[in-house]
Amino acid sequence: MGLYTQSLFSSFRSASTWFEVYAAFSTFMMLLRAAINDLIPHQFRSFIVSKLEAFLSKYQPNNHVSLKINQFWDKDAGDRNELFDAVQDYLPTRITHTYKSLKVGKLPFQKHLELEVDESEEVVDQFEGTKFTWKLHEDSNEESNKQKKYSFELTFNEKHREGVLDRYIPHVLKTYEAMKAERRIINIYSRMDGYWSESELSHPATFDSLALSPQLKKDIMDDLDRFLRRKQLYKKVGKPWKRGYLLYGPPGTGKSSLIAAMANYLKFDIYDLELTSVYSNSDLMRSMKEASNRSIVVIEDIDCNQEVHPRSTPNSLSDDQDSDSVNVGAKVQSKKFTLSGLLNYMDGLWSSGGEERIIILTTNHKEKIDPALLRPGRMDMHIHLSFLETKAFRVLASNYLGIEGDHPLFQQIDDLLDKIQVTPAVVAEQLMRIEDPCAALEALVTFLKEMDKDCNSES
Ligand SMILES: Nc1ncnc2c1ncn2[C@@H]1O[C@H](COP(=O)(O)OP(=O)(O)OP(=O)(O)O)[C@@H](O)[C@H]1O
Repeated sequence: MGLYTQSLFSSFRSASTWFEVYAAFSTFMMLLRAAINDLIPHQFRSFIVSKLEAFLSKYQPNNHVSLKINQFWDKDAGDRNELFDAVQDYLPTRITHTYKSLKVGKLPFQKHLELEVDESEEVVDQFEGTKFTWKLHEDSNEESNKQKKYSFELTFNEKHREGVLDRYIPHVLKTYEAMKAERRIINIYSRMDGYWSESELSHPATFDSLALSPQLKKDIMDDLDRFLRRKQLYKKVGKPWKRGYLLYGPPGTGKSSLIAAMANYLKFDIYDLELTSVYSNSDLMRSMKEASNRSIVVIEDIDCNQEVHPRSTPNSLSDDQDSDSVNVGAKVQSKKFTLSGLLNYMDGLWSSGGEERIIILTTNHKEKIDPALLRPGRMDMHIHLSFLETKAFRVLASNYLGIEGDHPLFQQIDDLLDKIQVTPAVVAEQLMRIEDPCAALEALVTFLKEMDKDCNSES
């Protein structure tokens, strides 16, 4: 009995000793962790962990597989591998602050810094919780005078084999396409001597910078979005995938600015077609056919062309009257372009080859245009751009003077805008004159009051 009690007592004692040892060890570990956290910087700790991981991975079974993405698909034919280009653009977006070596530059036509993965750098990407490691290699080239060729090596755990081709690579390609669309340069083409001549669209207008009623802006943007989404519907109902907009209103109300905003929003090129430069229906057809998909064909001031006047007006030509003559400089040229030619184009008879086309006609005088041109289906949306309204004025105040929110002079300006008709162009011009926001608004009030007085004295 005595022996039993003694052994029980000693086993209790040994349990409590173990407990004490455990408690002491835990406390020591906590103190050590706190000391490490305090004394060793985070980056140094990550470095040690990564080195340790790399060291241990050598002794783990090698279950990693890799894909090689060459710059050129076929070494000799020289076909460029688009996937290589996609990876090259995609990877810099995945570089974190842990990089050790990066290629950085600023190209003349770009606003931002250009980053490129360097050969010595390994980029680790995470997608759907999986780790993908990328490395750039220079492929050995026996003939040293030939251009250098590169490849990317993608390494991942073999259990993700399927996901790589089904989801990860498509994700890289999709991101690349979106980046390309984002930085796409928009061109404007004008017709010269029977050819389209190209230049970069530098008009900075966007829907944000347009002084239009918020509802009108929303309606236009919704309509554009709907148009882009509906490829299948257009196909199903047998209509060419096109949309026509008529922009009408007094000069200086933002018709050209709206066209630029639409092009910048959709990333579509603009084809600016001067009807005076078109001499026949076949020339019109050729011009339109040469315009690329995803483009906006613009015919400005459509009312200035005799062909599109209502057929009841004395000077107009009927659409079956096929010829006329126009003065071009000193030369008189035979003109065979007709209204029916334009209508045929609008109806998509000639242009059914092109897709995602937008046609915009602008006019300062809607009433002067032949109704045939305005029929639904030809011009899907008629957009009236009018004199400046109070809500639209806020956009100009923000753009030109940096005034966000309210200002004590706004009420006075709103009252004046309700009474008089002034275009956004005229007000924008006034706001440009003075830098100080308060002084600029005061000058605008004086200007609008003058206009109001003139209107009253005239009436
Ligand atoms: N709605 C607007 N929003 C912002 N700025 C505008 C607007 N309307 C006009 N402007 C300003 O006035 C200038 C002239 O406008 P724009 O050329 O777009 O007018 P328009 O209606 O096309 O004129 P026109 O019929 O004479 O060609 C623009 O560069 C822009 O600075």
